[in-house]
Amino acid sequence: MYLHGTMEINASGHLEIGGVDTVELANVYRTPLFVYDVALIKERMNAFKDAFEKKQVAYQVAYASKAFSTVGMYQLAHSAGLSIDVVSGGELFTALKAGVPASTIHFHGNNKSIDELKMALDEQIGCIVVDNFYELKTIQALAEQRGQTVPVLLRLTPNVEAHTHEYITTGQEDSKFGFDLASGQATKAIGISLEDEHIHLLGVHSHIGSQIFETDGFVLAIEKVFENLARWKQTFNYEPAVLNFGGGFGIRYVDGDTPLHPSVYVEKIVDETIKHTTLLEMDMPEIWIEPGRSIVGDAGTTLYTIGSQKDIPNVRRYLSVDGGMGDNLRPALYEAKYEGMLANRANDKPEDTFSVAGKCCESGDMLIWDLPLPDVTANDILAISCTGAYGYSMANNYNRIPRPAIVFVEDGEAQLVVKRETYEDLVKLDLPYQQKAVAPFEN
Ligand SMILES: Cc1ncc(COP(=O)(O)O)c(C=O)c1O
Ligand SMILES: N[C@@H](CCCC[NH3+])C(=O)O
Repeated sequence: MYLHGTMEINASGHLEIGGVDTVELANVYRTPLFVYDVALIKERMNAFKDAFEKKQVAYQVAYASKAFSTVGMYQLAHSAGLSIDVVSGGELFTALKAGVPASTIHFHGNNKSIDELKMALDEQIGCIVVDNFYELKTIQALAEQRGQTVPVLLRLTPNVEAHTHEYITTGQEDSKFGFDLASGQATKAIGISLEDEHIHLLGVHSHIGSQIFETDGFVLAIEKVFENLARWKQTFNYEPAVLNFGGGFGIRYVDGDTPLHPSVYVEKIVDETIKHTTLLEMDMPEIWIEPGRSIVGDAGTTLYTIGSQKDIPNVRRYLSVDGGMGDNLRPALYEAKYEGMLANRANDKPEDTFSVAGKCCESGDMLIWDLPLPDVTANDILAISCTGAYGYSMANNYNRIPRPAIVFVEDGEAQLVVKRETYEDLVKLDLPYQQKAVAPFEN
């Protein structure tokens, strides 16, 4: 496993993160356990911000909280000066609960409910990223009823194919997200928004996909956005105050993944924006981005306890852990690849290749297919790295397995930020079935 962030192997031969022995963490908090390297999260947040500061442009870095949404994480992002991107009433509620001011929150989503929109308007949210005509109409009606002006960005579909898994591309024309540029939907939405006194059209938004390792897709998307901005300047005399180019910056999960430093994406996005605004003689807008995975992805490590093993001679050696697709759906959903190591015998040399299975009743519940490890025994602690994004946030209770606890580690100290779910938690919403009295059958 690639050691990164504050990871080290300590004198006891144990994996250490944030100066804390992960074997001790497993003993104290039990497994499965998510461990977050807070220093690495801070480093990433600062890297995005510093890159903008260096370019001396107005900006917002909004943490895309779908990647990992808990009260503690919202507090961490907010205290670092990031805005927050939410995609549901639940994420919005959690951010507010964490003390994040609504004015720094951006609300995304392709099917926001009326209740979610009302909640956002009640809270005077920083901006709503409007996804479609139905939503635009609903916001217009709500804003008029309340005599409120709503700050919005319109989400555009730039028709750019990002080089990533097809389930996590979002910028192509045939997508459920956003107003399509090619067919003129976006132009129509701009016109409607500009005419409505209750809509404050801050600007436009585009997001091309996730886990992207190059800048070409962003360059293309920016080009498309500006082709249209040129027309909207002519037709509507409109210039945006804000351009949001989304998130999607890739991280290293396994060998062969080649992420760029945050500054490379930011510099390219800023340079391209400056180039186009200069050409069009437009005022430089504020640039917003929305990184999720690149802030928390490789800062998260999951600790599991190894249980049963099954050797099929000349075929495969399975080992099973006490978690699986309940706490990490990504291998089953995207064939995502991960690396791992024995946290309690970190210096032992690999002796064989193992396939790491989860404990769900599902053949596809495999976390890693080919992992070189020393000869493992029951109760060894397996660490799987880079599980910080879309792990806990997509966790589920399949097979009624409780979701893990989460600790933040930093400077030699561990802090529990999410408690482990209990069996009682699993049944707390269940209600008993009321058996109806059935009349006896008569001939
Ligand atoms: C609109 C939007 N913004 C931001 C993100 C965050 O993406 P990532 O976690 O890849 O940075 C996503 C997810 O793809 C998204 O859909
Ligand atoms: N959940 C996805 C990414 C979706 C990004 C949000 N639009 C993943 O784990 O990679």
